[in-house]
Amino acid sequence: MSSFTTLSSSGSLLLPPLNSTSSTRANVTENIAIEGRNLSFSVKTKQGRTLPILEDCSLRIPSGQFWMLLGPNGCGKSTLLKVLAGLLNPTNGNVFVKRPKSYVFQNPDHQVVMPTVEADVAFGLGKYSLTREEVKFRVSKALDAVGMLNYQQRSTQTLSGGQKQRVAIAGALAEACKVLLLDELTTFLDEKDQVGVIKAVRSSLDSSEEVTALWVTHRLEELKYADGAVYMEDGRVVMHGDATRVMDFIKTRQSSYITQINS
Ligand SMILES: Nc1ncnc2c1ncn2[C@@H]1O[C@H](COP(=O)(O)OP(=O)(O)OP(=O)(O)O)[C@@H](O)[C@H]1O
Repeated sequence: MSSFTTLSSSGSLLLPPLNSTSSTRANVTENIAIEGRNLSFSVKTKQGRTLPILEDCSLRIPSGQFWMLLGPNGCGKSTLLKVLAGLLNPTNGNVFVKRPKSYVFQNPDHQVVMPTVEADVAFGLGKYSLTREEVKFRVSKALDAVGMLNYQQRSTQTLSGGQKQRVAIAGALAEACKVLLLDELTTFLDEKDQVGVIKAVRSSLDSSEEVTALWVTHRLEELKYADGAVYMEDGRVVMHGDATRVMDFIKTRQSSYITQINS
């Protein structure tokens, strides 16, 4: 697995500069599913002040990998994900995300809207001219990937939170989305469901090299399921690359805070 981080003189981990010649750029983006370059995002307060939320965030995620976006509460994870999803326009910087892409909401009730599981997963396919058989095939395959094949006829109202999230992910897979942007899906789930949903994403990626997922979380223990990670603090990407290295980095950071507090 590739790692993109280098150590700066200040000790922080930075992205290497990207070559801007068009031929090299084409090679770089070939296997990159998600890329943000120098992204900033700010809002205007009621007093007319500019409030920066993201500052100069850069990240690159290779195709076919499962990455996590971590950081303390309020550091800007959801905002960065929404910028990558195209739901928010960056104030500065550039975004490249392979298409089709899908943003899966934190609260599955915002996304799972149809009466049955089968109808919900098929919902997004309405815009393509597919035969009934093709729709059935895609729905079954997507539900199988998230471990919900036996729930096709179930009423969505009777599903648990974790099952609804899997149905929402299946909807994106059925549309052959190349990129899944998943916003803190485990927030409303118990521990068993949390791991179930993570494993469902993992196995859906493993069954197709084409799908890339970026998963927002603040749970460090979820990193063991990831190929890579992006760590943010105060609206900035502090580090990104191999998941084990990011985990070690965060642990060192946390223990140095604890030492400071105790000294
Ligand atoms: N529209 C907005 N107006 C004002 N402040 C905002 C707006 N959107 C986000 N913020 C602020 O920007 C910061 C980052 O918010 P964001 O939701 O992206 O953080 P997060 O890392 O996802 O947080 P959490 O882990 O708590 O969900 C927070 O301080 C939030 O209050």
